[in-house]
Amino acid sequence: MTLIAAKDVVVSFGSTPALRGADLSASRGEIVAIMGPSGSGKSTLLHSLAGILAPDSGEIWFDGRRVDTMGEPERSTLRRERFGFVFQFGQLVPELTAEENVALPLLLGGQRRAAALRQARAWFERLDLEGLEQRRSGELSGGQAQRVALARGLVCGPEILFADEPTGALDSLTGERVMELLVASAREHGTTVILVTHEPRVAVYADREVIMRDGLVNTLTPDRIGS
Ligand SMILES: Nc1ncnc2c1ncn2[C@@H]1O[C@H](COP(=O)(O)OP(=O)(O)OP(=O)(O)O)[C@@H](O)[C@H]1O
Repeated sequence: MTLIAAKDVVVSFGSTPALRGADLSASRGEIVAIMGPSGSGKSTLLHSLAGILAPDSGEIWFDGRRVDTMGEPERSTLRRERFGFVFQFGQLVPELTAEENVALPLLLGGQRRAAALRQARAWFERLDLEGLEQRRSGELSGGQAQRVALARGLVCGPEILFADEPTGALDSLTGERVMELLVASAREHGTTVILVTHEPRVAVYADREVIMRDGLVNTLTPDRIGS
């Protein structure tokens, strides 16, 4: 069953076309990698699907509801309650400890501090982060910080995780470990993952790859289009 879909989505930034009629859908529990050259529209499509950006035209659907016609408060609730995010440079809040960073989406959702921190701590073992709960982001390695960011993306039990170059700032071995943990957590919880990546070795973790070119999604595999 389709959980999320973009239909004929058009987005321009001033006179720059970013999406020129992009289509993409993903089923519940499916891991989809969006690949393609720099500037082809990958992040713009991800932001449109996630309700961060309202397209100029076209439709975004999530779980049977139109997202692009919702008001910002409703989209914001959707993002907070049902979506998770992880970006290239983790973007942890430097003033907070690792466990506070993970607990942040729960605290923003109105959970009490003690319960939120308890729930956050459970992720440290799952993601090989035991002992790092009290560190601040400046005291973590890139791979550790990105696993903390992943825990923060997953702590609310999202139905979809949007991951924009989640391993882009990591060396290949560390990146593979992050991807293994991301995929294992997604599989365990039946989470759909929309993954933007430049790297074929990251895309192999997905169930399906799509290639973007010039603001359009080409659903043929790289082998079939000979690149
Ligand atoms: N905020 C913005 N303002 C102006 N132009 C933008 C903005 N965001 C994206 N663009 C332009 O839209 C097009 C698509 O950008 P997008 O970031 O979606 O591509 P991408 O495939 O994710 O690229 P990369 O792999 O380099 O991150 C590009 O031409 C880009 O310059």
